[in-house]
Amino acid sequence: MEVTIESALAEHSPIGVPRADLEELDAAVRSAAERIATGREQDEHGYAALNLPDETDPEPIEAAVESVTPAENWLTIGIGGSALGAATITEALDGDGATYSLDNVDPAAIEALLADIDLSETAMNVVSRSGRTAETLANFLVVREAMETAGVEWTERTVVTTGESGPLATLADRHDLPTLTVPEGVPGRFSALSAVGLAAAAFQGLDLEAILAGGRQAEASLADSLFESPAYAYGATMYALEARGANVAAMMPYAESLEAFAEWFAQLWAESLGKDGRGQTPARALGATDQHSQLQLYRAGPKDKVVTLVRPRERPSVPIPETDQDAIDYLGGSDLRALIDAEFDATEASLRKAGVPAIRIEIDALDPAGIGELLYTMEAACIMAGELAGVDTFTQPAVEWGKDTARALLRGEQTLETVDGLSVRTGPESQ
Ligand SMILES: O=P(O)(O)OC[C@H]1O[C@H](O)[C@H](O)[C@@H](O)[C@@H]1O
Repeated sequence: MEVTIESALAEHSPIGVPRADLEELDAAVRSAAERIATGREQDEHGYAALNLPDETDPEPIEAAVESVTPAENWLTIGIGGSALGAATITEALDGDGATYSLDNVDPAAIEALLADIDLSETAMNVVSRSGRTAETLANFLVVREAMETAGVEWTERTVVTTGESGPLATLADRHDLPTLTVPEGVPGRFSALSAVGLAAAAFQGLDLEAILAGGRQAEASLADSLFESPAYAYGATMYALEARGANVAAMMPYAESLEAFAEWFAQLWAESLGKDGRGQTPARALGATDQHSQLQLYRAGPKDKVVTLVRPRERPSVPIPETDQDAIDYLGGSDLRALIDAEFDATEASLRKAGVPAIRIEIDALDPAGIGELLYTMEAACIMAGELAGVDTFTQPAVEWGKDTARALLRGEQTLETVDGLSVRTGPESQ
């Protein structure tokens, strides 16, 4: 993997980082790297996530999945960190079997999914670190009932992935369900390389050991200097850019199958670093598609963004057939692979020309090792950025407030104050 920060330097952008500032920042990176290393050694909350590639054992994950399959469909019922890791890994890699993520509680979407799939060919993993998240438990209850109605013995089709205790752990115990553990000290958004992210991959027959080996490769490249570590180069540069006004972090992978990765990154970055009045707002984009929409804003809008461009170095070849039409003859005889790579390079150059900082991340291939390496690198980068900013990277108090309030509203223990005159209706007066 290579992280290239050249286009984020001050010589290319008015909000770019001067090389001298990076040299200076490197002393803080050194202390932060030491803090992270100590946290890992002592398995402290959050830092423990960076030990997952060494500690996750594929065997019990594969055994749990095997005990509720074969099946055609795999539902991951979870939300946020309990869903996005699995979605990222399965979307990025080309495994067997259909996987679905039930994270939202949109009744129309759930109804449509349940009508579409054969429930007798469906297994599920109910994932919640706390075991208390309303969306997850509600979706589980709905799917469980749908299975019962369809005559499917749900207890033979359900794996539970949760913390040591909590309502979900109790339920798993009561029904004797196969259970996987969300490791102690690992916040949901940092749990992709545990059972949380890997059970869906096991269902698809993907090589879990290779995913973890990719994580270990990224782990081996952590160093005390941003100039020696891709993860810390990314985290430190993003931190320095924010200080210079890059308040929006656009994540733009040039690979259709990394769209979920951009979503995973958005949670990681926003929930970990959005604190104490600071933090970059993540924006999700997809190359080359969004060159034809969002790029206009990125190049010509406010100079408050950094764009991260991600691509695999290896891609399959799909030749573009020859054509005798003059205006498009430059395409004939080329390859979609060459085209998307040219678009990637052109976007980076165009951002640089417009003075918009960009960071390039290249992984060797979109294979199990490549995705393991990418996820680990971004997690370590995020922890580094959090250390430098002095925020509490591993908590999410602002999110918890909303969760508690929603629960209280449902139980009827609380009502929200309503403000008249702020809603606009369309349609007849009587509606
Ligand atoms: O795994 P759970 O306890 O169900 O939590 C699922 C998600 O819920 C919350 O909203 C947190 O902000 C997320 O960080 C977490 O990943």
